[in-house]
Amino acid sequence: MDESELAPAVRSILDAARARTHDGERLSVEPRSLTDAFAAAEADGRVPLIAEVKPTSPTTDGTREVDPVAAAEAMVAGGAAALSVLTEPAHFGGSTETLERVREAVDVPVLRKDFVVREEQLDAVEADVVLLIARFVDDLDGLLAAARDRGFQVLVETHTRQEVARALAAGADVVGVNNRDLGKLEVDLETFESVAPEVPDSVTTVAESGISTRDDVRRMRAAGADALLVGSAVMDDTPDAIRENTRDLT
Ligand SMILES: O=P(O)(O)OC[C@@H](O)[C@@H](O)c1c[nH]c2ccccc12
Repeated sequence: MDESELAPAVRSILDAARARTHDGERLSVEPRSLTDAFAAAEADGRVPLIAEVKPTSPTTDGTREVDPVAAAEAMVAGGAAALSVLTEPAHFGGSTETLERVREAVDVPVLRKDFVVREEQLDAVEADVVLLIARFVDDLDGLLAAARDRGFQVLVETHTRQEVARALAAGADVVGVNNRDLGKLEVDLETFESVAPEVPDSVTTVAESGISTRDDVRRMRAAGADALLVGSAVMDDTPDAIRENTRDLT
């Protein structure tokens, strides 16, 4: 990995992630199926959406004060097929406790959004899906296998064609393409359009970041997205607003 090209905020996130240790028991999870949840949404005429409980981020001003569980329930009420919960504490206002509370409160699959770089970090909290960011994981095969051994489904996040090739070689069956460049922190929806054609039809593709309007949704779907991951555009200050934002995009 060429780390010289990372934005300072990302550099700091990665340093914190590497320093985080966990010495709990090895988990064994019984996951709610992500692909079944996407299929159920499609069958119901909704765009499969992973809505993200995202209190703040390095590219957002301020922190949303809405209760994360109320936010999560509003996303499901608005038609989200699955949820994503940030568990990164230092830069995104996330926590493993929040994820536990959200997963207890809803029936849909819940993705753990964090910067997992070592096997033991997988045991910090139960979730249905874990994110592995190709750019930050050197031994993708090993960490993917370790996650699956625990029962997790895995969303492998990519940003370039080379990373898609690595994800596929490692056996990923759900591949995300992040429209946000972690070097500059800029979003360009063209990223998904140029990278997604590398992913075979048998693999589920998720368009991530920067999707904020129905036109963006249509654009990502036209480019082959099986599902979308949306945070900022659904987050709001009240559960009612979050429900309506979610409904609008699904
Ligand atoms: O708020 P947005 O632009 O809708 O983005 C959501 C999600 O894609 C973004 O939060 C994200 C994508 N990959 C990540 C990795 C870690 C933390 C966060 C992310």
